[in-house]
Amino acid sequence: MTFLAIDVGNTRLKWTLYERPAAGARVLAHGAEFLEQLDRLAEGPWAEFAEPTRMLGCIVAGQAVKHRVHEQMERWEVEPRWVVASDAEAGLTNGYDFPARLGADRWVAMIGARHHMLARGPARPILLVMVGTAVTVEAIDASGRFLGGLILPGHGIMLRALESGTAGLHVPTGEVVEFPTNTSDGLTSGGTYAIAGACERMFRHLFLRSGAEPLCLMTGGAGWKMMPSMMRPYELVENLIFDGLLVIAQEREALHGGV
Ligand SMILES: Nc1ncnc2c1ncn2[C@@H]1O[C@H](COP(=O)(O)OP(=O)(O)O)[C@@H](O)[C@H]1O
Ligand SMILES: CC(C)(COP(=O)(O)O)[C@@H](O)C(=O)NCCC(=O)O
Ligand SMILES: [K+]
Repeated sequence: MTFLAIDVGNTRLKWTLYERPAAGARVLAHGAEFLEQLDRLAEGPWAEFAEPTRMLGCIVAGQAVKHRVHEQMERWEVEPRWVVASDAEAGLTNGYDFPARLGADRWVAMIGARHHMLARGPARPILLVMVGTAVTVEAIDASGRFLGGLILPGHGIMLRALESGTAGLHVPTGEVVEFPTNTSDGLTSGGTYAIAGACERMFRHLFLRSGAEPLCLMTGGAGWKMMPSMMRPYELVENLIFDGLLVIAQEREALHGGV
């Protein structure tokens, strides 16, 4: 029983085909496409394997993109299924004012993060930083309750906002340095330290609230760029969204024989 997991963000569609819908399942194939190029999936990489038995995904990219993804799956019988954040699922409870309005990618990544932690040791609070098009900084307590999270612009959006709102900030990408002495380095360092500073702030909020030292995890396509500039040790876990989708699929399969 193969399982296709899909994560559609605001920049790229990422997909992984697993041998079965269960945590730790073997990867059979995987890939990523920028949203502009997703229309070549069906005749490209997805033509190279047999129809998956199950599919589950998360999408935050909007209806038009979702429709295009469905078009790529049309030649298959398998029903496209998309996670919606709820009050509780797979060991996580949702503290959002309106739980379904929480980004599905954030919800799924938090489920992946909690299972990642519990597979390695006792329950602790988790600070989860996800660096994609936007950056989110999530706080989860030791019982698995999502307390709340920050939303910040990612590197690309910060740079484009500064470029379009000023006359003098059209420069190439710079380096992250402590004391920038040119415009490029000033912009690159400013964006990076804005994100690192917000993470540190949330770390303190969570530590104070929970009384225990949070485990710091980082994920998302641009996570590797942030790692060297963080103010404390973080573990970079590339596949938290896919780990979360596997956990959800496994639970749903056990509960009602489908995702
Ligand atoms: N090889 C890469 N291709 C594209 N974007 C990359 C790559 N490596 C890092 N990035 C960065 O990662 C971000 C996209 O990350 P991703 O997790 O795919 O975002 P989203 O989930 O919002 O689509 C881009 O803003 C880009 O700066
Ligand atoms: C915060 C996000 C834009 C992040 O998107 P991404 O960077 O992964 O493309 C997305 O999770 C979203 O649209 N969330 C809905 C609003 C919310 O979570 O409150
Ligand atoms: K994402």
